[in-house]
Amino acid sequence: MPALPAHLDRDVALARDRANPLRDRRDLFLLPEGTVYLDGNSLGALPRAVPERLQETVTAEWGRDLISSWNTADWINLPRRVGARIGGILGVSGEDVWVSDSTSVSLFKTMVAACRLRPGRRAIVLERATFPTDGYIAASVARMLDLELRWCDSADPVAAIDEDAALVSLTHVDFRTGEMLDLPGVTRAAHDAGALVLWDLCHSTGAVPVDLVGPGVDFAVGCTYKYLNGGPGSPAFMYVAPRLQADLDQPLSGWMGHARPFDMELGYEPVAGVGRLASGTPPVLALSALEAALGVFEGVDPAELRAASLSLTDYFIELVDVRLGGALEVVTPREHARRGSQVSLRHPDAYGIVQALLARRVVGDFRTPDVARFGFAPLYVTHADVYDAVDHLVAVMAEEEFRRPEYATRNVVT
Ligand SMILES: Cc1ncc(COP(=O)(O)O)c(C=O)c1O
Ligand SMILES: Nc1c(O)cccc1C(=O)C[C@H](N)C(=O)O
Repeated sequence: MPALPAHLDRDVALARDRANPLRDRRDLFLLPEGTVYLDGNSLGALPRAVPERLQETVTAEWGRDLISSWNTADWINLPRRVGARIGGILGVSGEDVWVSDSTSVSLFKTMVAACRLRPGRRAIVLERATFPTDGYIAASVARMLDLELRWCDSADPVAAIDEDAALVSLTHVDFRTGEMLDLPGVTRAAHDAGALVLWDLCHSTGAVPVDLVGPGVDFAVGCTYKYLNGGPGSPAFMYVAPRLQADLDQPLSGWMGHARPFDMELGYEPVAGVGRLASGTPPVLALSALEAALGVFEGVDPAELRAASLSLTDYFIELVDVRLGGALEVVTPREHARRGSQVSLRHPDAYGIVQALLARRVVGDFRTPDVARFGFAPLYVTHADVYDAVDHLVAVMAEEEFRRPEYATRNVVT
């Protein structure tokens, strides 16, 4: 095997980790010793502060103080409080963010609200390669509001936008390939045609800083269990530009979005601001865990976060190129401006490769039909992790470990 170029050495990786201004953040997480975790783009790691906070919420707030905690622990304002913290990470006012439901439900609420702001227009534009739930929800919204679902190509979404488009709903970073779309450019084109935009930021927030205010983004939704580390099933966030909030008419107008929920009035009068996106009782345990988890972002400079992410993905791509010589195709764009915080490798035996890596305690994931996906959460993944992951990948390929018979049957969740 040819010698590894000196700049790709493990010692150089360690030196880069020591020079990373965010190096101390990894200690804020509870990561299992000896595991290289490259799946934070599916489920973020556990922040140290979460178990203690959950213990407190369950035993003291729920167990001891019981129903008083809606007031004494301010449970009622958790969706707003957590929204304000996420607003800080997104670079928007905390008043414009609400956190209450799953990503899918949040997409439904914002898609319907957006289309109702553009009456008379006939189409929802979204890309063919979208995460399935975005497509399923948009199809239901289209049926409900009697609109057309117009599929576009992520290589040129603008081509599908015209004066008939009510809403352009796109994913900023593609879950399969890690490709990042031109958010300001597409937003401008949509606005020029009089349409509104909704960006799904699931694979961006917490790893890829996004400017929502400059381009005037109308709506954004993103999950909190990936790079925001809120835990399995933690609720998603919804962002609505302030200029649209007063006219916002969302479809699940429950009592928690009422101006005076405890007056128990017959008629619905939405509260001012994003609070009207609320429907029912907020998921208090999940929101408490998420609130504690977000502490790891306190004081993080978005530019440093992006630099750390790009340095990790650059290093991974270069090692794969040099050490695996094209055995796996790098499908993620190499240009920084078109790359999120994951790298996807294509191979016909991608499922077996991911399983064989898992057996070596390198955690990535598989996306059908042939993608092995690796996420680089910049607050806890190191260059040394990257070096070790590729070292294991080289061994898996050399020994053809992916051919083991037990990998012929896929797990339910991949
Ligand atoms: C782009 C994108 N949208 C939506 C979702 C999921 O939605 P939900 O949180 O409702 O499962 C995911 C991942 O699960 C995703 O990657
Ligand atoms: N939300 C997930 C789940 O409930 C189980 C397993 C995986 C997920 C994911 O988040 C998948 C992820 N959005 C993806 O990009 O594929």
